[in-house]
Amino acid sequence: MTQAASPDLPRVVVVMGVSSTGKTKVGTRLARQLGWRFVEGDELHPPANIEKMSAGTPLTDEDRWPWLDAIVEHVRAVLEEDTSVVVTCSALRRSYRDVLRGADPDGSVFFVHLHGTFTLLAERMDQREGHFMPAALLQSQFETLEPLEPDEVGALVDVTPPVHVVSAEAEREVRRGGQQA
Ligand SMILES: Nc1ncnc2c1ncn2[C@@H]1O[C@H](COP(=O)(O)OP(=O)(O)OP(=O)(O)O)[C@@H](O)[C@H]1O
Ligand SMILES: O=C(O)[C@H](O)[C@@H](O)[C@H](O)[C@H](O)CO
Repeated sequence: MTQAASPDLPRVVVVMGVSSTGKTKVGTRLARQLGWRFVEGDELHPPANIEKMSAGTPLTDEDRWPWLDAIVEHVRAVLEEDTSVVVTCSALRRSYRDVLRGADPDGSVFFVHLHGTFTLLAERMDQREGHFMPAALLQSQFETLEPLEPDEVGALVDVTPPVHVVSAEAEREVRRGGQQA
């Protein structure tokens, strides 16, 4: 059951971070906690992007623009149903987040940046089964990552603890309004 948008909260939360930080796990849980709709950003990749990543080649900006546009379009359609949205997207660069901020016409987009060490995430990637993303791409994900800048509304959340602790922390940050620096 999804709830109507609340005037005190953002309408869109983007759960971002490099591969294997738990965007899907934490995002689904966070959406449930808030009673919002969940959108899996990976499902909106053009098939060519999935093929490329599966073959071990990092995506380029040109690969990512149509994907980001598809996410924006999808989220906007969901918002029209008068519900708020938690969406997953690596959102590695500032310029990608500038596109994603367009998902809410009122500009109310909050970023939860999940972060963990390379060693921890490589271990989680190795243990994960049935996912298209090879562990070899983790290095390029870290190289591409541009953390949230002070003027971006959002919060950094450590993914070392168990998922339920991470999602509780994410919810606290969303309700608190994040850094809003
Ligand atoms: N806080 C956590 N503690 C322990 N394991 C976790 C945690 N978060 C995620 N995992 C595990 O790490 C793996 C990656 O999680 P998940 O698929 O949610 O990440 P993701 O960021 O969505 O990945 P990708 O971007 O590659 O799709 C999964 O096997 C998941 O069970
Ligand atoms: O921006 C990117 O390089 C990619 O989109 C990846 O981050 C994947 O979407 C995802 O995280 C798969 O594991």
